[in-house]
Amino acid sequence: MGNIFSSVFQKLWSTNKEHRILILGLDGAGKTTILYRLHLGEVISTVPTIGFNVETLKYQNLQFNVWDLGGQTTIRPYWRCYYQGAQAVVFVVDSTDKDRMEISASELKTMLEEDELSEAVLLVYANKQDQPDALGADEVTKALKLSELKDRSWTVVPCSAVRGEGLEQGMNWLVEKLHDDSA
Ligand SMILES: Nc1nc2c(ncn2[C@@H]2O[C@H](COP(=O)(O)OP(=O)(O)OP(=O)(O)O)[C@@H](O)[C@H]2O)c(=O)[nH]1
Ligand SMILES: [Mg+2]
Repeated sequence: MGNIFSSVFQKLWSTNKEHRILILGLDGAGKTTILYRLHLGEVISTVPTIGFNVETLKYQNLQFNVWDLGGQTTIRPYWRCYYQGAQAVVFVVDSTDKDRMEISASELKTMLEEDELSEAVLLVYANKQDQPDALGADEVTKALKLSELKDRSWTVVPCSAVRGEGLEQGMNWLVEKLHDDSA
């Protein structure tokens, strides 16, 4: 009886609690554009983020506390200050930025080695798919060496933040994973 009660309570609680999500990736990848596209449903004009933006998003019964951190080289060392308690990392790549795919892969690897993110699920947005020279999801998967990941729930979703395409598909995956984790 106690178990039934506690599992029902846990389910109710899990639908009300806030999930801490980090949006990370190199400068210019489209992180801030994605955050505000999800928050406001529109494309805003952005400037490079120095520090962070944070917004609360409600999506399918879940509440997300979403942190969008600046991606410039000098700011990246500060990403780790935000890792504690994060249940998901949304890693954004500019799929046209082939020259920096290796840097992206290395930043991602370093980040995922941190203990504080050992339980976090990983959603990779392969952004800027509206551009003709964008790498597809398979190519981004390969470039980021995602198949080498162990004990990690991850997916790659191609998207265009300016067109609003693919973002919902990524969020649906996150919702499913976070529900599974808190069930
Ligand atoms: N073509 C295209 N451009 C995009 C897309 N998403 C973002 N951009 C553009 O890419 C540029 C950088 O976008 P931001 O959202 O500021 O990038 P960021 O990742 O937040 O960059 P930092 O704050 O410097 O880390 C802007 O000019 C955006 O309009 C997209 O899906 N397609
Ligand atoms: Mg930004």
